[in-house]
Amino acid sequence: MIPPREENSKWMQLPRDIVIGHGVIREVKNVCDDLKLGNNPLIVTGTHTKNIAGDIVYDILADAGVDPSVITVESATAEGVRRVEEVALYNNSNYLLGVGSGKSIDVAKLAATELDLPFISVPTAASHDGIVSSRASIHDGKRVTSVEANAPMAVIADTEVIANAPYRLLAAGCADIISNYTAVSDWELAYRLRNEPFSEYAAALSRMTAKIVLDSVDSIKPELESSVRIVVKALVSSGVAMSIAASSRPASGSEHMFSHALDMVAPKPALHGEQCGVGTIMMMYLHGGDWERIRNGLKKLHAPTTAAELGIEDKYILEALLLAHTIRPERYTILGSGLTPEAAERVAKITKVIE
Ligand SMILES: NC(=O)C1=CN([C@@H]2O[C@H](COP(=O)(O)OP(=O)(O)OC[C@H]3O[C@@H](n4cnc5c(N)ncnc54)[C@H](OP(=O)(O)O)[C@@H]3O)[C@@H](O)[C@H]2O)C=CC1
Ligand SMILES: O=C(CO)COP(=O)(O)O
Ligand SMILES: [Zn+2]
Repeated sequence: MIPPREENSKWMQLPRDIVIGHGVIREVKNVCDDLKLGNNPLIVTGTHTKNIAGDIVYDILADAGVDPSVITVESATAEGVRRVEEVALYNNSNYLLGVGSGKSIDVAKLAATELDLPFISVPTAASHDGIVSSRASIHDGKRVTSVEANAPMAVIADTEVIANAPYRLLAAGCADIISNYTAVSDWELAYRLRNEPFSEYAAALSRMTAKIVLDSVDSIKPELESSVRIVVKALVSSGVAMSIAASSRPASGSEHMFSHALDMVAPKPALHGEQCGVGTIMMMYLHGGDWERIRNGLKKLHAPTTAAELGIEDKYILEALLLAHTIRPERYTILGSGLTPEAAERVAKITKVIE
C-alpha cells in the first residue's frame, strides 16, 4: 500500500535490507529468507541483463528449492507492467524481483505495487537513483510519467556485476546524483517563493550526496569496483533523501524537467542521467551558481556536457528548454513560467551545450 499523505504526519518508506558488495548477488536467497518472503517469486529482467544476472538469480533460488518464474521486459510501458501483473497472478507469485537496469526495476516495482506484493531491486547498473526509490517511470511512446510506487523491500547491488556494465551507465549515475545540486536549489526556491513543504534533512542529505560524488570524480574510473561502491552508496543515499521527503523533490528539479522534455522531443534520447547532467549545467547557470564546476566534473567523468555528446541536435535542446517548465507545472523551479526563446538560446550557448 502506498502511504497516505496526511498533513502533519509523515510516512517514509525505506528498504529494510540494503546489501552492497562484491558477489552479493549470491545472497539473494538469504535476503528473501530474512524478509520471510514466500516460495514463489517472479524475476523481471531485461533482454541483455537476463544472461548477466537474471539467470544467476534464477539458479540460486531454484537450487535452494524455490520455484521462480521469469519474464523478460523490453521497455518500461504500461503494457509491460500489465503483462508482468498477468504472469504474476497466473503463477501465484508472492514477490517480485527486478533484476537489471532501470526499465526492468521500474516495471517490477510498479507491478508489485499494484499487486500489493513485496519487491526486491537487483540492479545490474548504477545508472540512476531509481534503483532504490519509491518512484517508477513509465513511457507511453510520447512522454515519460513518474508515478509513485512502493520502495523496494531490499536492494542487492553486486559491485562485481555493476563494474562489468558499460562505463557509460556508471557515468550517467554520477550525473544523476550531481543533478541533486540544482534540484535542491529549485526546492529551496519553491519553499521561499511558494511556501512549498521543505525538508531540511532531505535537502541536506541530497546536497551532501552530490558533493561526495563531485569531490570524487578523479577516483571514479571504468571497471573499478571501488568506483562502483562510491556511486551505489550515493544512489542509495539519494533514494533515502527522496524517501524522507516522500517526493522526488530532493533529486529532481528543473534539470530533470529538461531531461523529461528531451525524452518527449528528441528522436533518440540519451540516458536519463546523461540528460540530467547536461540540464544541471544549464540550470546551475540560471541559478547563478558555479556551472563550470559541474561541467568540469562531468567532463572528468567522461559524461556528456554538450548536445553533440548526447547525440542530440541543438534544436531539440532548445525545444526541451522551452517545454521543460510545462512538464510538472506544480513543481516550481528556476524555470518559473518558462524561458523566452532568446533566453533559452543564451543559456545553452553560454554553457557551451550548443554551439
Ligand atoms: N524510478 C525512477 O525513479 C527512475 C526511473 N528512470 C527510468 O529508468 C530507465 C532508464 O534506466 P537506465 O538504467 O538508465 O537505462 P535502461 O533501463 O534503458 O538500460 C540501458 C541498457 O543497459 C543495459 N544494461 C544494464 N545493465 C547492464 C550490464 N550490467 N551489462 C550490459 N548491459 C547492461 C540494459 O539491458 P536490458 O535491455 O537487459 O535492460 C539496457 O539495454 C528509463 O525508463 C527511465 O525513465 C530514470 C530515473 C529515475
Ligand atoms: O530521476 C529521478 C531522481 O533522480 C526521479 O525523478 P522524477 O520524479 O522526475 O522521475
Ligand atoms: Zn534522475
